[in-house]
Amino acid sequence: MAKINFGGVEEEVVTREEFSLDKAREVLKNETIAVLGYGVQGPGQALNLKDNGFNVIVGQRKNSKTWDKAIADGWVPGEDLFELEEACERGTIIQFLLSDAGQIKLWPTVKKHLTPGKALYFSHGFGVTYNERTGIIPPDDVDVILIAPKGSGTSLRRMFLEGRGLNSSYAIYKDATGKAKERVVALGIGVGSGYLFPTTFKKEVYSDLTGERGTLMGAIQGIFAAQYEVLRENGHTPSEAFNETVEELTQSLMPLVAENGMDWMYANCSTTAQRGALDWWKKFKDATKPVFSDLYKEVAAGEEAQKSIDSNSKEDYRAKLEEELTELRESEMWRAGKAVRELRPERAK
Ligand SMILES: NC(=O)C1=CN([C@@H]2O[C@H](COP(=O)(O)OP(=O)(O)OC[C@H]3O[C@@H](n4cnc5c(N)ncnc54)[C@H](O)[C@@H]3O)[C@@H](O)[C@H]2O)C=CC1
Ligand SMILES: CC(=O)[C@](C)(O)C(=O)O
Ligand SMILES: [Mg+2]
Ligand SMILES: [Mg+2]
Repeated sequence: MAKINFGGVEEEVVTREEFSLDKAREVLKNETIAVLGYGVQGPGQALNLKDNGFNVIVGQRKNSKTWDKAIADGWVPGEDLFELEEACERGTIIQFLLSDAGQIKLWPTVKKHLTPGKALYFSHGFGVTYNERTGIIPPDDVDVILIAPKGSGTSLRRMFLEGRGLNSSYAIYKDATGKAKERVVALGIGVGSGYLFPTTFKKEVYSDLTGERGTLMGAIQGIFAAQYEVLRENGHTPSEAFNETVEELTQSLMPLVAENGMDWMYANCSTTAQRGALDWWKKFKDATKPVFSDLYKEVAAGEEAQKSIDSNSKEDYRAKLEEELTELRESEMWRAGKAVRELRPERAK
């Protein structure tokens, strides 16, 4: 493991240089990796593993949209695409990539096929950390490991195809075989990560749930909506409000942050913008920090996990979700966004 200094704190990171793809193939050469679920992470991880030369099969419910999607992606029924239970039986490493709520329902079936020496793999610390709520308590004689890509399965696949890589965190909950470490690292490299950051199941799920509810998804939409509304209430047009709230951020400024940090993005804006941003960011921090503290507390108490289990276990959860996503899509801000996106010069036919 390489020791890397992150802002003054030394951390260990596994790099692709020390653990090559060839080594990963060697470690897993006798394993059958069964990827259960073909939603968002399933396709990304399964296709990357296959293209990287691993023995991988997909387990998915027959007669479902995602079964058809798997076939369209080149998986062949009876060859490397099976019903969930058959995949559990065939796999020596079971990648449990059903939705976190779906995992609860399938757990009795998966558990039945976790014979000694197999490995149970998650991409989220959810099921195991909140096991009082999920009932997911793995047997003692299997490895329990985690690779959590730091991004959407869609990006994992896209970046792999572009010859890039999405980094992941990894964790070992149970090393039953003495080989959990090499198994998990080999899988991390196999699914397309370049670097692997060590964590625990609990730290992974607490930070992940905070991040997606916070700056990555929840907080950002909240801040966008607040600014957009204030601009509209003061007579600005939808296009102007959207451009100054979202479009300029995603098209011009965030790519600069991604490339070289916030100070560099600031340095590439006007001195007028810099003066204002440097004065105002602390006010926004003070206003939102209490909300983030509440959020973390609710995550740590398991309340957020319970809410997601309850709502995502309902029969009609997809329809309900679609309703809420439609409400976002049909808000004035995001309808304005659609029109603004169409006007990106590179999109002109
Ligand atoms: N979406 C993402 O990009 C990320 C997901 N993760 C984690 O990866 C895991 C998989 O997540 P996603 O790919 O988002 O899942 P998803 O919500 O796309 O669902 C995956 C599959 O589960 C199946 N499924 C759901 N309920 C089921 C049930 N009761 N019985 C049988 N199949 C059922 C669906 O048909 C689908 O094929 C989760 O632990 C998630 O937290 C981690 C990082 C990012
Ligand atoms: C993409 C990702 O890592 C998230 C936002 O945590 C998730 O989809 O759960
Ligand atoms: Mg995440
Ligand atoms: Mg998440």
